[in-house]
Amino acid sequence: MKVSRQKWSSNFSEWFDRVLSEAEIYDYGRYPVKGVGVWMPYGFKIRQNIINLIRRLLDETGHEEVLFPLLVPEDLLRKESEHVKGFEREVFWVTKGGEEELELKLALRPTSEVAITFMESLWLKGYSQLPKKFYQIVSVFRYETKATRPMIRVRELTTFKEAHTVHMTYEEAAKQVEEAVQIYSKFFDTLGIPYLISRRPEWDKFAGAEYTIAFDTLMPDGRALQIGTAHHLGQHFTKAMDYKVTKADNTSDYPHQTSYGISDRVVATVIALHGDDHGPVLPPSIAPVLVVIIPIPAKDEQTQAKLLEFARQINSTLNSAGISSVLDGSDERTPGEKYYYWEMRGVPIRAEIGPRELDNDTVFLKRRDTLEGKSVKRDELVPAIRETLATIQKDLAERAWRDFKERVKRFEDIQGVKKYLSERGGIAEVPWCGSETCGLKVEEEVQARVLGSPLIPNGEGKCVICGRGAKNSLRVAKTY
Ligand SMILES: Nc1ncnc2c1ncn2[C@@H]1O[C@H](COS(=O)(=O)NC(=O)[C@@H](N)CS)[C@@H](O)[C@H]1O
Ligand SMILES: [Zn+2]
Repeated sequence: MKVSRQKWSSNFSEWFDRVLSEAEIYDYGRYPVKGVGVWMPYGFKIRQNIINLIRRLLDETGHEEVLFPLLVPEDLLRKESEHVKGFEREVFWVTKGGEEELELKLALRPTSEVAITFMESLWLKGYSQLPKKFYQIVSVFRYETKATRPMIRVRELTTFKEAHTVHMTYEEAAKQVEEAVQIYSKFFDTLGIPYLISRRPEWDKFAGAEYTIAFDTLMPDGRALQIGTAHHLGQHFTKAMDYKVTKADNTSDYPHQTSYGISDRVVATVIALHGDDHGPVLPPSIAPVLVVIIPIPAKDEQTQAKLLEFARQINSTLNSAGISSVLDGSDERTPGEKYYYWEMRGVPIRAEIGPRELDNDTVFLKRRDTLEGKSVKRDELVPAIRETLATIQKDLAERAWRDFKERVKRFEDIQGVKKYLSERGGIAEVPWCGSETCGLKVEEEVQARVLGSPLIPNGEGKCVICGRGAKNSLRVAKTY
C-alpha cells in the first residue's frame, strides 16, 4: 500500500478516532453497548503505564489501595440527598437477579463515596486511627445522555482512580485537598499535559461537596476538558450516614472527608495533546516502546545477514539497559511503511540501521517529535538515547505549555470573550464581582461554561456584567 503522509485534518475528533483505530489503541463504537470502548493490547500498555504513574504518586504519599464492590444498594446511595440528586439521572440500576426481581435495587457505582464511608464507619471509630487515605482504580458507570466520545465521555469509565480520605477536622481535610492538587500537578507534569487549576463555581461543584478544585486542559479543537477534580466533602457524607468518631476528650463528632478523581480522559489527552499529522507522539514517561529499530535492506544476502545481526545486537543492548525497544525485522512492509506504522504508534525514537551504519559501526537516530536525525557511534548509543529521550520529554511538555498559555487570554469586556471563544476556542478570563447572577449571566451571554476562579483571587478590573469592582476573575470556555 502506498504510504501517504495524511495531513492532520483540522477536525480533531476525526484525527482522534482515526489514531485510536489505526494505532490499535482502543476499539470504540463497535462493541454493542453505547458509550463503552475496548482497550486493545497497545492501548492497554499505554493505560497501564499511566496507571502505574498515579499509583506510585499515591503510594509514596501514604495512600492505601483498596477494592470496593461494584454494586451500591439504593438506600445507601440515597443517604446523601445532594449526591443522589446530582447522580439521579446518571445511575445504572440492577433490578433483577436471574428470574427474581430484587426488592432492593442495586446501582452500578457512579463513584464510591457512600460505599466507602459506610465501611469506614465500621473500620475507623477512634480519632487515633485518622487520617486515612484510601484509593481504588476501577470501572464506574454513568448514564451519560450528552454525546458520548471515546475515553472523553464514556458510560463505563474503565480507568477511574478515586481517592477517598478521612480527617478529624475541616482544616486537615482542606490540607488534603491541597496535597491532592500537588499530586495531580506532578502527575500531569510527568505526562506533559498543561492545565489550569480553578475552584469550580458554587453552582457547578461535585454533588455533596463543600467545594471542588478542578484541572482543565485544552484539546486541539480549543475546547476545555476537565481532566481531574478534588473535592472537600466536609461532613456531608458522614452526617448523612450518622458516622461519628470518638475524639481524645471522649466526645464524638462527624469526621471530614475529601475525594479526588481522574479517569480515561487522561489517556485521551496524552494521545491528543502531543500529536501531529503523523499520529500521536507519546511522552517517554509512559510510552510502551521507546525505540523502534528498523533495518534498511542491503542489496546482497551476505550484508543483509550481517546487518540483521547488528540490529539484533543493538536491540538486546537497549533492552538490557532497560530501554524498551523493538526490532521491526518483518519483511511484509517496506522501510517507509514501517516508518508510518511506528510513527502512528507515537514511538519517541526510531533507530535506522543500513549498510552505511554497518560500515561505520553507527546507528541513525530519528526523533518522532521534531523528525531531526543524527548518527551515533554504537558504543555511545545508550547514553545518547537516554539523553534524547529526556530532551523529547522536556520539549513535548514545553511545546504543550506554550500552546496552552497563548490560548488563555484575559478580556475586560464580554464581547471580546464572545468573539474569541466562537472563533478560536480557548479559555477566556474576565473580572467578576463574585455574584452568582453575574456568573450565570456570563455563561448565557457567551454560550460557554464557567470553569471557575483562580485559587488566589485576582480582584482587578470591573465585573464584565454589572460593572462593580471585581472580587475575583472567572474563567470561561467551550467545554466537552
Ligand atoms: N463520562 C465520563 N467519561 C470520562 N471521564 C469522566 C466522565 N465523567 C467524569 N469524568 C472524569 O472523572 C473525574 C472525576 O469525576 S468527578 O465526578 O468529577 N468526581 C468524582 O467522581 C469524585 N468522587 C472524585 S473521585 C472528572 O474530573 C472527569 O475528569
Ligand atoms: Zn457582577
